[in-house]
Amino acid sequence: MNKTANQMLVIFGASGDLTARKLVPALYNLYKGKHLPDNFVVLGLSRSNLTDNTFRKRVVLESPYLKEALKGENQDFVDAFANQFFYEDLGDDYDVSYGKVNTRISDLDTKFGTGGNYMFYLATPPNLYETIAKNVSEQGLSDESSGFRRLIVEKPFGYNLKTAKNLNKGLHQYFNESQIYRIDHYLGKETVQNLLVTRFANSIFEPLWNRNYIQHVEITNAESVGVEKRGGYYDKSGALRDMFQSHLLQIVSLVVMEPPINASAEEIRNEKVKALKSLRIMHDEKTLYDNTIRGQYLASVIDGEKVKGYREEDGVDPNSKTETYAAIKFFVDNWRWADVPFYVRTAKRMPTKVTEVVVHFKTPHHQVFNDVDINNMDNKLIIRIQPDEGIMIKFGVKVPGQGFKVERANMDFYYSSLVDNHIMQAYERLLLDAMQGDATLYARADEVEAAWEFVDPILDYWENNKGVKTYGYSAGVWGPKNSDTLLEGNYTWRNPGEHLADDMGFCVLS
Ligand SMILES: NC(=O)C1=CN([C@@H]2O[C@H](COP(=O)(O)OP(=O)(O)OC[C@H]3O[C@@H](n4cnc5c(N)ncnc54)[C@H](OP(=O)(O)O)[C@@H]3O)[C@@H](O)[C@H]2O)C=CC1
Ligand SMILES: O=C1O[C@H](COP(=O)(O)O)[C@@H](O)[C@H](O)[C@H]1O
Repeated sequence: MNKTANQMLVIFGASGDLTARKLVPALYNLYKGKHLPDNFVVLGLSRSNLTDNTFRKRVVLESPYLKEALKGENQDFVDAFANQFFYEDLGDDYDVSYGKVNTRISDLDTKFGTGGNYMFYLATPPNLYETIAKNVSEQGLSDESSGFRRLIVEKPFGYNLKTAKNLNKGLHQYFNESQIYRIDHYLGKETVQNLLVTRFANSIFEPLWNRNYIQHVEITNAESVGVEKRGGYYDKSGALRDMFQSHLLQIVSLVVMEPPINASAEEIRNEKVKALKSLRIMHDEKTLYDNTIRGQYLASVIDGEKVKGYREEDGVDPNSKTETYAAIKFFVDNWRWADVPFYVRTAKRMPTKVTEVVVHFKTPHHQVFNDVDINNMDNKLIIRIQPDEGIMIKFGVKVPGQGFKVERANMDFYYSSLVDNHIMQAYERLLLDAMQGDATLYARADEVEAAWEFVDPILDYWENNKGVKTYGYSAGVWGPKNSDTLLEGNYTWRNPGEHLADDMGFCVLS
């Protein structure tokens, strides 16, 4: 296990949802697992009028997100955790001199021995990222001569290629790239990391991992929830920005990349960038029309309960065309993947929550057995990212008895079957990595920009071309009726689980 140096975590936007819902529970798990260093403190900063004590109550002692975890715990143990939290009120604005902040950091550092090592976490709206970096740097707090200084940045990393480049350029004025950690929480998921191990720690998959044996690759990210309380944010974002540009293209890069020469952060990220740069960018309208589908969920009834349509959600424009479903077909222009279609979809209000990568292998080029349903018999490797993390191989076996009737069988591995199966939550893993200076699972500036290069033309086409349709789908079904038209031949999307509602049909929203 790597050693974690004594340090201070300074959170900007500490009164917000992310801090309470994700960061503090992740820190608590690290504390419980004895992963935090001996000398560790958290300094929360925001404009809200809080004190050390009210902040502790808010994010630890009375936090709804820790209620379950703290039940039955020894109070001294919980108090010792809570007492590591401190708070400083920034006043009315984030764009002020951080002299007071600097003094508080320095006092806490001296008192608790955090060794001059500081991690600044930006949990604010993204328009403040550069301002905060500037004000931190003006206090000399990005200077690493007396300890490490890291900046953790939350997505979204820009709104399109131009703004992403501006953001990177802006942050680079104050922090070096090696100090910046861009969080993509999908990279913190165990099975996403296992993609690398499956591919590069075994010799049975990699020889087949190319255009000679793979028919197509399908990636599904489905959520059963709608936009919940984030309608205002989501309506300006949509599924392509919210999920596809970040999490899904990260998964694509791990499927597509070449073997790195070693497992260091830079070598892995170099290969990921090459993979992202090899995605064929769609420029002309016909290609964009043929290869992209966007949809939006409609009101429905799921398990006897009425569910709002997207346009009825709080914070959403009643005439919104923002997509809650996005499906994209694309190709990867390199030696390994030439002509292999990739189908990637992400959506809210699907029948179930599931994320998986399905690698479809080609059917044998000569059929020896007559009794085989070719359309349903391709070998598949299914990498289940969530839930029930694991891997499954589907292959043909002989049905016992006379003749050679072939049926499909499964060979599978589930993480839950491991004896020591504590799977760290994504934020837990990523925070620990950043504390230890390991940026392997963080997105580098050029990765983010390469992903936007691919996504930008699709966004532009969807947003600026009046002819582009947004297809409706009833909340609780697997997307618009025509989503299968994207797939070549007789293939259809693999829809794991049951439909929870009837598909009320195909419609085009105006
Ligand atoms: N919540 C989540 O699960 C996820 C969040 N993110 C990203 O993390 C960041 C923080 O998200 P989240 O905690 O959900 O957001 P919240 O709106 O809940 O919190 C944002 C924090 O920033 C401060 N803030 C400063 N200026 C503003 C402003 N103009 N409007 C609103 N808040 C402001 C607020 O504190 P105060 O007013 O006291 O200064 C607040 O504590 C965002 O960039 C978001 O995109 C990314 C992935 C998941
Ligand atoms: O980043 C985001 O991810 C969540 C889905 O994350 P998961 O770990 O629950 O799969 C998504 O709901 C949200 O819209 C998006 O911003």
